[in-house]
Amino acid sequence: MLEFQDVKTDTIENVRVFIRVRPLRDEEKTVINKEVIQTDSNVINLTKQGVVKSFKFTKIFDSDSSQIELYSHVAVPIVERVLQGYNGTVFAYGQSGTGKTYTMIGDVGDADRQGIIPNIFSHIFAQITLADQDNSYAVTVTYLEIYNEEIRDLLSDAPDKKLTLREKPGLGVYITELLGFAVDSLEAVTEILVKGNKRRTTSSTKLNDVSSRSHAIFTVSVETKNKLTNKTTFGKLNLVDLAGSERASKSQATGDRLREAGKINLSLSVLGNVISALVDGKATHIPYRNSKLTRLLQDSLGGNSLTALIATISPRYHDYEESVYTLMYADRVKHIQNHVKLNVENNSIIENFESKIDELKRQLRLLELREQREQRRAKKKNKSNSQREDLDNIEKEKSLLESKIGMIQKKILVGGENLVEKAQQQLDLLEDAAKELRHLDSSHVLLEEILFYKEKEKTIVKKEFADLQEEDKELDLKIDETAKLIKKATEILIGKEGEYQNEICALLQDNKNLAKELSLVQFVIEHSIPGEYLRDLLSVIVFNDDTQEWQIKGVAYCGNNLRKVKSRQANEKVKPHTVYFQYQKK
Ligand SMILES: Nc1ncnc2c1ncn2[C@@H]1O[C@H](COP(=O)(O)OP(=O)(O)OP(=O)(O)O)[C@@H](O)[C@H]1O
Repeated sequence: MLEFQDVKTDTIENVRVFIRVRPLRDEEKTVINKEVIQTDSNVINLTKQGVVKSFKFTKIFDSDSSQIELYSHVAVPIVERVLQGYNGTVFAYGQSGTGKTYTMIGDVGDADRQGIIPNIFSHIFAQITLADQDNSYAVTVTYLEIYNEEIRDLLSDAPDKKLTLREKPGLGVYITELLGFAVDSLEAVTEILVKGNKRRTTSSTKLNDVSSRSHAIFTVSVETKNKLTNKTTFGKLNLVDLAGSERASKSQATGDRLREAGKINLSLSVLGNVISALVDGKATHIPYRNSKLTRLLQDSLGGNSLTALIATISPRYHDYEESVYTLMYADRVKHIQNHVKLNVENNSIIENFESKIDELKRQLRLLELREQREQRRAKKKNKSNSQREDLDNIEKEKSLLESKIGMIQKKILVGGENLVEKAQQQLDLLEDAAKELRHLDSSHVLLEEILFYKEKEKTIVKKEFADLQEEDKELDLKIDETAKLIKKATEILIGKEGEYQNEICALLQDNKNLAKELSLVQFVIEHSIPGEYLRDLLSVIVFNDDTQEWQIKGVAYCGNNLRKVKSRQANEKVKPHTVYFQYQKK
């Protein structure tokens, strides 16, 4: 048994997005093609004129990737869960001619080149072969296309009939008269697939010789019933090959082809609007009802389904713009979250088959009783012609009933039954791929862990850097303010210095004048007062601190005192005795 991830209970899961780059076609190899795409395991870079656009997805498949490698990574985890009773969806989206149909269907019957849908049956039948005998399975398929907003059943004998889409509370969206086929072998599936593919609407365009002009939805339902627990689960897997987007300038379409391309682009943009609304946290309404495709795939986008998108791109320089557009579209899808729940079946196909078998067996027993009675009667008498005819008819009815019972019994697949001699080879390939995947997964887990811690470190360093930057900013501001203050102070200082300089000059000048006056007074005294008179005079001269003037002792009424009084009472008449008494007190 293949070992993949454990069964999980109800979970929220993001849509996983994968990119596949198709190889250059032979005719394209003759044209010089500048390298625009560089890939590693989950990063893709597109470079044009030195500008690099970088995108990260779950995984990138380069042009050397094999169908089985892609199947192992994209489909195996989903198919395993579908077998356990969950819903799944795989979409292929991309520019016309980039390999959507090759990826989803490929060359049916060629083990290396067949795509996801044929590989799914090898996988499912191999798992049933390996399962316990207590499990019974019913695998049914439907195949439809949506062309110009009309639904057609690709497996019906009247494929042109337009089918109607209905919705019932509790049942959801469904299509009236869509045929479901129970399949029990790889041959039966291959036949169905080839028949449906032939009926798909295709035409030859500049971008693709066999271009699908419709959206195709192949649905596989797997019901599992365990006889011991009596538990029935039901998993449904939608495989969607979307019509290719194209620009009229590239496809050079005209007339009907141009109108057709317009409708394809329109329905892809409705799908784009649903995606945008789902990833825009604020949207209150998801426009599922705007197209049949989005109504049918409501569960696959934002609902109960494990979903993967494979976006296909061309490696040509010439297709650079379309490739960037596809990657941007895919980049939005990876943010969609689905709510995945286990389906518990209440309208069991297996039980339906079983009760039909019981009914047919009852009819068979009644026929056998009738046959015995007729034979007894015939023994008593010779057989009449009409008796012979009756017995022949009973025999025919019996074998019809037996073959009906056999046919229905074949539809119930029992665990351990060898359904897959041919699938064995495919299973071996899957086993190898699974081993590789497990190995890659463990290295991946380790790398993720390292990445997680590195990211954590980065966040801390980033925060520290931001704090330092903030501090740096604050310091810069302070430095600026201080520089301004210093500049202002320097200007004031220079101004003051000038002022002081002027004052010093004035004082020096005053000093000089006073020294000159003093030397004049000394000169006058020396030449007009004899030395002994001068000494006598000096002995009676005193300095009055109050008036800050020199005075001669004993002279009560002389020039100095008079001047002082005058200066105090400029308008008063001088009274000599007051001055005298004042002087005496001192
Ligand atoms: N990965 C691949 N390996 C080999 N051949 C490929 C690959 N991808 C595409 N091709 C080839 O390229 C051609 C176009 O591919 P395909 O028809 O699958 O494109 P498409 O995207 O479905 O186009 P459209 O939207 O027009 O239907 C086919 O001949 C197909 O075999």
